Amino acid sequence: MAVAWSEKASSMEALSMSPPHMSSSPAILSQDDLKKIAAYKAVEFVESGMVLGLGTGSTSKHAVDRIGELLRQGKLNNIVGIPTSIETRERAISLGIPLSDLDNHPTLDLAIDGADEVDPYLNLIKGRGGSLLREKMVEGACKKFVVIVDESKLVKYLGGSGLALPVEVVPFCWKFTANKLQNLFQDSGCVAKLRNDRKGQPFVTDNGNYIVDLYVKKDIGDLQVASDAILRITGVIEHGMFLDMATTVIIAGELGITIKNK
Ligand SMILES: O=C(CO)[C@H](O)[C@H](O)COP(=O)(O)O
Repeated sequence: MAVAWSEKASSMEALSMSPPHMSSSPAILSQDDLKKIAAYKAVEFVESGMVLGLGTGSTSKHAVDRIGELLRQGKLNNIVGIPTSIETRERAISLGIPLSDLDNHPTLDLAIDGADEVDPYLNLIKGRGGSLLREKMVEGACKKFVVIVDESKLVKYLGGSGLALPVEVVPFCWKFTANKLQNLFQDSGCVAKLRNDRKGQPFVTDNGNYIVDLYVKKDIGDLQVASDAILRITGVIEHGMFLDMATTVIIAGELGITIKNK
């Protein structure tokens, strides 16, 4: 379903501006504007009393901020947030969003999160922010999982953007695990690289693990087969393919919002 700019008050609220076609000069929307528009649209699905999965990344940050704002304004009540990272937990606390965890709330009503890639079947790659394990645990426990992206995240096949498929691995002998991963996808020209932080040190996840990024030159074939094969490697904790998990994807683009439902 495509939604034109003019019909969507929430999009305008996200940007505090007129729709592009109504202004005298054409508005140029930044990628962050589009992320914000998608996030605000997703928050329209939130109802008082819900247990909510709070995603991680620059797109879901807008959704978390919006939820905080609506709580402050009294337009939402009795929300319980389940954060998918330490960063999101800290932001939610600063916004006054009441928090809990999966131990206390094993079933969530709704989760909202960004993605790095979305394929035509609504399969995702997530985790370039490094939070894939907690994201998969939380988003796998929700009744509805709404993914928010700008249109640059759409790909023909997972891995198709030229960016990586992240895999969380135990630090112990990570090279051994990285080699096994690279060999698994050698037919797709896979190169496995340890992710480093800004200081050039291994990036450490919230769970104390490393991330091996897999770069492929072509499609890795059957995604479920690939997923099972990755998870069978001892030393692998989880990967960033989110297969058949998204129930809705909200895509913000220059021409408006598109909503795809499973
Ligand atoms: O999976 C994620 C973090 O682990 C993010 O949702 C994903 O990387 C998208 O990030 P952004 O919204 O900043 O583009």
